[in-house]
Amino acid sequence: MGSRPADAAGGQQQQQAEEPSMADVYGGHELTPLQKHAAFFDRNRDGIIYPSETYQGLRAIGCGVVLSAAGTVFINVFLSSKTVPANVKPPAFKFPIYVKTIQQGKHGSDTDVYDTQGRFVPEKFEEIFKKHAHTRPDALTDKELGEMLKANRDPKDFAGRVGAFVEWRLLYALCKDKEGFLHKETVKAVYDGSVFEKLEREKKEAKEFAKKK
Ligand code: HEM
Ligand SMILES: [Ca+2]
Repeated sequence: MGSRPADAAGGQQQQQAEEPSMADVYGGHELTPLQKHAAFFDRNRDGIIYPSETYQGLRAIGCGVVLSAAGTVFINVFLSSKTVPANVKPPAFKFPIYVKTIQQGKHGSDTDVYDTQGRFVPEKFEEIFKKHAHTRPDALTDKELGEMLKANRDPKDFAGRVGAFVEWRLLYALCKDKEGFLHKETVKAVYDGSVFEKLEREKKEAKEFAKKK
């Protein structure tokens, strides 16, 4: 009947089952920030984002049916061919996006805050606000965002410009505050994907609140 050390240490033997971390799920490797950004949409955590998952993810963060459907087609068609590893031949019309090789989906006319390996580059992140946050140092207005997108345009890069436009305009629509500011901390949270988790939580809470009313 001897008490175990864990009991002696304050009865913490009833540890709650913790959710597995992303690293556990993705083969024991810590994910890069860009992999985390994409992994939010890998709803069943198997490393591949099928269109149904992109759709569910977009709905979960507050996009409507039409926007989510259009966004899914756009995202999966564009990123599937780029991210499928060279040794894999995916079934036709399934449009899988691979989280592991998501950095291959990088496009031009972006901020370069993600480097070519999908890592976060703090200097580039700071540069966004140094260069374009004129009204207040820690946020972007609608107009300032437009100015940034224009400044980032690479020559003759139609696809990259459209990609950057959609990413940033959608982010702005989802996350701007009442006065139309897109905050620096929100933009920071894009780069590790935590912004999506926050939006999903807020959406769930708003639903619960509406039910109770
Ligand atoms: C509502 C949904 C989404 C929003 C608002 C969003 C927003 C953004 C933003 C603002 C960037 C930064 C671009 C830059 O630094 O200029 C970005 C980059 C990126 N996102 Fe998303 N994203 C979304 C969904 C997705 C999904 C579903 C995927 C793929 C599964 C994805 C893959 C990427 C990739 C590959 C980049 C790197 C682009 C580059 O640096 O060239 N995103 N996203
Ligand atoms: Ca999946």
